[in-house]
Amino acid sequence: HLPQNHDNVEKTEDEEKEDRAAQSLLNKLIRSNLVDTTNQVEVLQRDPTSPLYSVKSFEELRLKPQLLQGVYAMGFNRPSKIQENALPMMLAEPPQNLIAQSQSGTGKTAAFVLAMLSRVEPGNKYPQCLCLSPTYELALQTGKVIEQMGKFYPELKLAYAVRGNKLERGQKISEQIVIGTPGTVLDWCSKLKFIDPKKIKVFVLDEADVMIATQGHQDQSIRIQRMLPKDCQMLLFSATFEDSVWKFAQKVVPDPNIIKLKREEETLDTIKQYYVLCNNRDEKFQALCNIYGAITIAQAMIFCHTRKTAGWLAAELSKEGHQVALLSGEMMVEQRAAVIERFREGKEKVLVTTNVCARGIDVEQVSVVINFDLPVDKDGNPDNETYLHRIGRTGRFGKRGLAINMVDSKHSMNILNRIQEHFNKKINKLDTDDLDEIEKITN
Ligand SMILES: Nc1ncnc2c1ncn2[C@@H]1O[C@H](COP(=O)(O)OP(=O)(O)OP(=O)(O)O)[C@@H](O)[C@H]1O
Repeated sequence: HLPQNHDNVEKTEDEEKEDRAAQSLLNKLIRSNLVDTTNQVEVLQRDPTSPLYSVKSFEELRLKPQLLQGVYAMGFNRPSKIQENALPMMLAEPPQNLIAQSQSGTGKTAAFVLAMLSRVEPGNKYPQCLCLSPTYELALQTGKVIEQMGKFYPELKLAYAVRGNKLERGQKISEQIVIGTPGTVLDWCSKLKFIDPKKIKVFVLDEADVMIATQGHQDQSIRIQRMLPKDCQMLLFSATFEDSVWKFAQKVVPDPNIIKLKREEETLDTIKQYYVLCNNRDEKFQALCNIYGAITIAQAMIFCHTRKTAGWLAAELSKEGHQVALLSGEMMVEQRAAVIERFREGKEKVLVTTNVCARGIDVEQVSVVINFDLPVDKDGNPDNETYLHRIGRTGRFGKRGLAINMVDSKHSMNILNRIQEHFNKKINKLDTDDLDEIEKITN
């Protein structure tokens, strides 16, 4: 039979890059609280002989009262893991530079917003803090945090340096904080002279890993940085730290302190893994129905290789009376966030999604994950990382989970075998025609 992946055409590099920004935005939109971690923060101080400060409360930071009020109004009780170390460093006198890396949801944005707000002098009507974001949408998200945290500073204003935000020539910006994308910020600082870069006290480069994925952003960011005064505080944040990010970070942030927080390791130890042998898509669907008929599944996520399969499966499951949510690539990020939110709230019991759409998304794991198609990379090799991220659990929240893989050809059996070998974990065969056997898997 024909592989059903004709709508999974290879993505252009630009699309891949847009994806990264979209994934990052999606994670922000669906995140309502901190990611918990048991890992230790690694700190590398510029001056290893200076004492290392860490705070357990926001009071210890001696913030301006309006700012402390802003922090509490956001519902923060104490600094997050990364904030414990990052905040005293960022608020120290004289200002110190910082490069910080930790996964999405660990409190980076809140940390640098706090740093900007504590250095800004709202009485001075010119830009003093400059923050670069990879896209307009991401800039808006950061802007919202600034507005929330700074809400007890009535005179504090925010300007967005993004495409389409046209000012009159010769105008000067009076807003104290500017947040924007590199191209527009560069224009505003140089050609158009809306901003005097020499007056910037804090420079933030957010989402460095997403940033450098876009052509031109790296150069533009460096050119902006070169215009800033020597004593300007430079801060760079990234969710990941591959070599390219690190090289870029060192160009943008001289003499940095460095803070890293490792991602919580995921494991397959508490997961029961099965595979079901089928001959085609219809048999996979039948197997799925049999499983649903035999055991009670509170909520499941089902992953398909293509949009077409995902759409088809969602429709078939609906016909069977399931409440199904569909997450698909053509949806806008905001729509996707809304779908995930509804699923989280339990309004739908099954979430069908494509591999691509779900990649990199930190959805709190549900107890049953079904790989209707196994995850493969664009060369057709097993995508072990995705497999692990999808069904793995972090030790801390080690609830037991169930993963069922649908296998429908020699090729996919081969992929499955390679996944087993990679993790050195056996995936048991499940006969879905045998209801007793299915029932046993929940014991
Ligand atoms: N100290 C804190 N206490 C409680 N909640 C916090 C604290 N710091 C941040 N948060 C909340 O946790 C969530 C994640 O924080 P934040 O956005 O700063 O993380 P991040 O590392 O920048 O992740 P992302 O890049 O996805 O935005 C947000 O909803 C934020 O309001």
